[in-house]
Amino acid sequence: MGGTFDPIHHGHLVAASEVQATFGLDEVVFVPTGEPWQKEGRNVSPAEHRYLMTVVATASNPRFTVSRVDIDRPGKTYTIDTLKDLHEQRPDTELYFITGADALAQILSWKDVDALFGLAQFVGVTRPGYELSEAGLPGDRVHLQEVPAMAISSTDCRERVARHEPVWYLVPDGVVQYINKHQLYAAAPASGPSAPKETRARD
Ligand SMILES: Nc1ncnc2c1ncn2[C@@H]1O[C@H](COP(=O)(O)OP(=O)(O)OP(=O)(O)O)[C@@H](O)[C@H]1O
Ligand SMILES: O=C(O)c1ccc[n+]([C@@H]2O[C@H](COP(=O)([O-])O)[C@@H](O)[C@H]2O)c1
Repeated sequence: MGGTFDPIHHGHLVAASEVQATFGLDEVVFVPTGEPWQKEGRNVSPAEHRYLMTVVATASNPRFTVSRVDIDRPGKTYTIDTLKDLHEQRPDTELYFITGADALAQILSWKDVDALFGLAQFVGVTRPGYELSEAGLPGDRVHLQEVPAMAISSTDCRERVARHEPVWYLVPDGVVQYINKHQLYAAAPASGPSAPKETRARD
């Protein structure tokens, strides 16, 4: 499962767990992006923080691992490279790439999209607010799966932290502690009026 994981949250973890169980996967490899080119212009946290939060979040599940292939490869992150690297490391393994409905809807804009489906099967999972569809995609290589609805996004988690609101239970406890320890997201602008919450409360 690839993602920017800024931060990793329970929506990611539930999706991975459900797909692992349904397809009987030996392992789910979480692959934090290096430079997510379709998120250019956004303030993405340093890869090392995103990698470490992913390690913390997945540590207790024996079937979950984290790969550095995307963060160690210089330049923009393309899934075609991710899959080639994972295939090289595990030549006899059948790969399944897990995406949410929003990412699946964008897949035709990804680099070398036609070659992607030869390297892995894709599992698109439901996500609140997005329609899950395999329209225009090769039906024999794309699977759709309903997972428990988790209306959580990394964007909302970052904005909550910036507003000094809790992210407990949206992200694993260790990730809350990691965010606090490293003061992540604290300087991000709050959504809406630019005044911080304390100021707004006095307005
Ligand atoms: N709540 C969720 N339910 C199902 N899939 C999800 C959920 N959140 C993210 N995903 C999927 O996980 C993958 C990685 O997502 P990503 O790290 O970009 O998180 P995000 O919450 O979408 O982040 P952001 O809000 O910063 O865009 C994508 O395929 C995305 O569709
Ligand atoms: O290959 C591409 O061109 C491409 C374009 C956008 C996203 N992706 C991958 O899709 C996954 C989810 O990306 P994101 O940006 O939603 O976190 C992650 O593994 C990205 O590397 C891949």
